[in-house]
Amino acid sequence: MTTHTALIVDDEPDIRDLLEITLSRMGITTLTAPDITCAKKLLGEHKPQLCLTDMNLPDGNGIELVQWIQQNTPSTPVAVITAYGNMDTAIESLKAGAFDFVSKPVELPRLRELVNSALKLSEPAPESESGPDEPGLLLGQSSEIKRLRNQVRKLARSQAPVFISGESGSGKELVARMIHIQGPRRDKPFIAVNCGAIPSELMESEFFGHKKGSFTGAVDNKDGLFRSADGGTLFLDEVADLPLAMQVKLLRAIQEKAVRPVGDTKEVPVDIRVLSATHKDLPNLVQEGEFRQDLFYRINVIELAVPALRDRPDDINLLSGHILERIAREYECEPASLTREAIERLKGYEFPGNVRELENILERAFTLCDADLIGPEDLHLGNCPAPSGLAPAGSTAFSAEHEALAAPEGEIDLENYLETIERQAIEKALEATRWNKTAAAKRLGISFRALRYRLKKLGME
Ligand SMILES: Nc1ncnc2c1ncn2[C@@H]1O[C@H](COP(=O)(O)OP(=O)(O)OP(=O)(O)O)[C@@H](O)[C@H]1O
Repeated sequence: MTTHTALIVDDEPDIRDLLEITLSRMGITTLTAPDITCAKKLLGEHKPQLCLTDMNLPDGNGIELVQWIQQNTPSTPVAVITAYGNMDTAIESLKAGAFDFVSKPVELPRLRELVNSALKLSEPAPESESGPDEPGLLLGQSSEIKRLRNQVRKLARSQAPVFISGESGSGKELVARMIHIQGPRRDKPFIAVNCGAIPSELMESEFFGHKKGSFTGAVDNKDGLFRSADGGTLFLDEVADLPLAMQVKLLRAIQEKAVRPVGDTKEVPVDIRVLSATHKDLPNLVQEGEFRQDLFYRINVIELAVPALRDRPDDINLLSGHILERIAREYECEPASLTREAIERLKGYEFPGNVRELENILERAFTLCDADLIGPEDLHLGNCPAPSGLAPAGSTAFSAEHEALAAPEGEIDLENYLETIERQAIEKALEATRWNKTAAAKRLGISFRALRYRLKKLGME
């Protein structure tokens, strides 16, 4: 069994003793230093697996030591002990590179959690992520994406809240997942929640859970997202869409590291790392009073910007290759490839919907191209690209055979309505051709692959 060593830096002998006893009981060898000078010496000599430092030391402050460690012994995770309620210092230390903080008076269960997280950081990362620039899920070879991967790897070691900014579909959720799976919480849940998709009246119960019978419809106890993510990471996507009333409650839960389920009188402690994202301009929403400054300050300890796809056109070829391979696996056929002209066309395209739009464009092109080669015309990159799954302008042969359909009166669900028409048209064509798919596709004026794609999408296989 490997023994771990921790360095405790505090000028008060009583606190040093308390921390030493707690850590020793966890099987950890301890070193102690009363000041920064002594701490630096011990760090250099012993390279401990954890450093725990007080803020006020006789020859400087804890943040200086955090900064020194980032420069000189960056493999040692350092946590600071802050005065109770001093959030500013805690945030400053996280920004300086501390992986976590604990406030005074030190609660022992919280200290143990922190120590366990720190020790996990010294365990080797899983094989696939151990290379110096192993792409993992975040593909790309442009300098922008390499820099992002590097930042992700560093931030994975910290417990600091990270705010991920970037355009829609640029990969914010993927970045959040990468931070989680490369960090010490990787064995615990990663829970992503789209804050804009929860009805406001259900929000509190969705986030914090509820007790059975606390309101009509609460037929059972419910944990809620915070408790489901306990020990792991909660990713608040589209955080700008949180109503103001909920922002207050969220801030409280994050600060107190505890939640009170609806209908309960007691608070339940939770240990989660909060990551958040939005494609909206959050600082601007703060200025306009639509997002609380205190919550913004709390979740935006470190900001990570995901570059737009148009700003890294050199990644388009690589990403396209991976996407086409994935699609081919899904449809169990050979992957298609792009002609040189198609790649150039993609490189010059704006991609307002970023990587997600590239996925949609390629999926559509794949189903519509006849050979396994996608040319620029198969991409259908007009000024306004059609969303995935909708037929392009050329595939109206079937409806041309028929009289124009009368649009229904009043409110309709357009998606469902179109799907019904599509299903009926395909069924008719299949019946007319005795379920010969090649003939049915011809009759519908679409490629064989496009028919297969639609059958799969509509669950008609
Ligand atoms: N660098 C990348 N390598 C591989 N796949 C990527 C990359 N970036 C994004 N993707 C893929 O693009 C799609 C959109 O990514 P993701 O959902 O993370 O974007 P987002 O910024 O969170 O979107 P939204 O703003 O809509 O929430 C996903 O399928 C994701 O796997």
